[in-house]
Amino acid sequence: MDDNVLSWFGQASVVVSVLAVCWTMIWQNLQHIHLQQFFARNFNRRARRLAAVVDPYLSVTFEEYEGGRIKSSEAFDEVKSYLTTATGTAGVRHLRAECGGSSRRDASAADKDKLVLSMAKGEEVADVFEGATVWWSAAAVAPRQDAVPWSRAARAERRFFRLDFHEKDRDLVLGEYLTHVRRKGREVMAKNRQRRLYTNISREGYDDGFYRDVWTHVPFDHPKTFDKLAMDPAKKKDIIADLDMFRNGKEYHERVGKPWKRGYLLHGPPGTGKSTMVAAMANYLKYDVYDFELTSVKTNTELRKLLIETKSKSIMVFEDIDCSLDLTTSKRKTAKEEEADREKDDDPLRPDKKAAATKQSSVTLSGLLNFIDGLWSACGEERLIVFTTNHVGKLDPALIRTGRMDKKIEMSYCDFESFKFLARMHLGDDVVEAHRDRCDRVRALLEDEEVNMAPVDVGEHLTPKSPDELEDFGPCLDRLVDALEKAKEEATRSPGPQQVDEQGIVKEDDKE
Ligand SMILES: Nc1ncnc2c1ncn2[C@@H]1O[C@H](COP(=O)(O)OP(=O)(O)OP(=O)(O)O)[C@@H](O)[C@H]1O
Ligand SMILES: [Mg+2]
Repeated sequence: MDDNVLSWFGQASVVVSVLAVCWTMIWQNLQHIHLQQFFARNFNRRARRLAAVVDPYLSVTFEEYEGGRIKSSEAFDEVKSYLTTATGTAGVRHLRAECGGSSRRDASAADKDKLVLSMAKGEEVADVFEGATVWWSAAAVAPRQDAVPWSRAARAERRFFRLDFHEKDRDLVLGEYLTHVRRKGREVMAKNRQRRLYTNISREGYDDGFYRDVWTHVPFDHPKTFDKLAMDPAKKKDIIADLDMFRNGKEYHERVGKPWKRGYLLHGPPGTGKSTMVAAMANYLKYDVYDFELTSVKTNTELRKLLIETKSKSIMVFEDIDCSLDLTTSKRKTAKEEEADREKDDDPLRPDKKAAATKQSSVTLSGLLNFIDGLWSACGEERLIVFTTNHVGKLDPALIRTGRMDKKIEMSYCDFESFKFLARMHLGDDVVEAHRDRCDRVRALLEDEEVNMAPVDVGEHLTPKSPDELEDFGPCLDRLVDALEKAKEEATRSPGPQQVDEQGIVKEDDKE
C-alpha cells in the first residue's frame, strides 16, 4: 500500500473515532432525555394496564403516625372510630374491646359498662357506599428484629388501616367516601369522647425520637365546677366570660392572625383554690387536661415533643412553676449557655445521654418561653396554658408578660362572702341564718381582725366529723371560730405581717 492510502485510512479512522465519541454522547443524552421517558411512558403504562387486568384493585393506607412519626395522625383516629360503628364491625370474627363508657359518678350503669369494639389486627371488613364495595383491614408492620436495642423507634410496631377498592370506583372512594368516613369518624369520636387527664410521668417515649406514649392518661372526672368554687362573684363572672370569649374565638384569632391559645397565671397562697380553678375551667370548657411535670422533662427538645403530642381543646397546666424550674431573673442563663444547652439537646448520639437521663431537668427559661409563644406553640389550636404559683414575684417578668400570660388571677384568703359560700356548701343553705351569732363572730375575725385563713382550712373546719354534727352544725362553726381565734393570736405573737418583695423574698420588719 502506498503512503496516500495509509494516510487516508489514518484520517478516516480519526473521523470515525470522533463520530463514535459524538454518537456515544448523543446516545447517552438521548437515553437520558427521551428514551428513558419513552420506555418509562410506554413500558410502565403497559405494565400498569397489565396489572390492572390482573389485579384491578387499588389501596390507601392510613398510618398511625405522620410527619416522620412526630405526630399521631388524625385521619388514622377518624378511620379507627369509623370502624367502631356497626358497619365497621359487621361480620368481623375477632374484635378488640376498649373501655369507652363514661366514668362519671352520675352516668347510668349502661353508660359506665359500655365497651367500644373495633376489629382486631389481621381482620377485614367490607363496607358498601353508593353501590361501591370497599374493604378495610387492620394491620401492623412488625418491629425490626435487627433494630438497635436503644432505638425504640425501630423496635415499635407500625399500625395502619388499609382500604382496598376497585379501580372503577376510584373517584367515588377517594372523594365522597373518604370524606364520609372522616366526618362519621369525627362524630363517633365526639360521642365517645371521654375527657382525659394526661401526665408526662412515663418511661415510654423518652428514647431516640420515639414519640409514642409520651403522655399517659386516666379519665378526667374532677367534681369541682365553678358553682362549687368560693371566690369573689364578680371575679368569677369575669373569668367565665373570658373563657366563653376564648372558646368562641376561632374567627377572631384567625382575623387578627393570632394562634388560638390563651395563657392564665393563677397565683396566691397555698390552699386558695388554684388547682381547683383549673379543674373548674376544664369542666366548664369540657377540655382535656395535660399536667406538665417539668421536673420529669429533661431537655427543651423533650418539652417540644410533649407540646407536639397535645391535642386541641385542652388545658396545659404547669403547677407550682416557680418550684419546677430555676426561673428567677438573677439565675437566667446567658445566651451562650442557652446555645450550649440547645446543642446538647439536639444531638441524639450524645455520649452523656445516659447520665442526662438520670440528672435533673435542664429545661431552660428560653425553652419555656419558646414553648409558650414560639413557632411550635402554634401547632394545634384551642388550648389554654395555665401556670400556678405561690410566689408570683419569683417568676421572670418575661414569662408572665401579656401575650404569654394573658390573664392573671389572684386567689386569695377567705373573706366573709367566701365563708358564707363555703358554709352553705358544706352545711346547707340556711346555716348562716340559723347560726347568726357564730357567723357574726366569723365575720368580725375575717373582716375587722383581718385574720388570714385559706379556703382549704375553712372548708376542713366546716366539714362535719361525726353523725351528730350532721344534725347540729354548731360544733363545726365553733371549731372554725376557735381556729380563727388561734390564727389571730399567732399573728399578734409573731413579729407582724410578713412583707414579701417582688422577688418573693420575705423582708425583715424595720426596727426603730
Ligand atoms: N376557693 C375555694 N373554693 C372551694 N374550695 C376550695 C377553694 N380553695 C381551696 N378549696 C378546696 O381546698 C382543697 C385544696 O385546694 P387547691 O389544691 O385548689 O389549692 P391550691 O391553691 O392549688 O394549693 P397549692 O398552692 O398548695 O397547690 C381542694 O380540695 C378544694 O376543694
Ligand atoms: Mg395546687
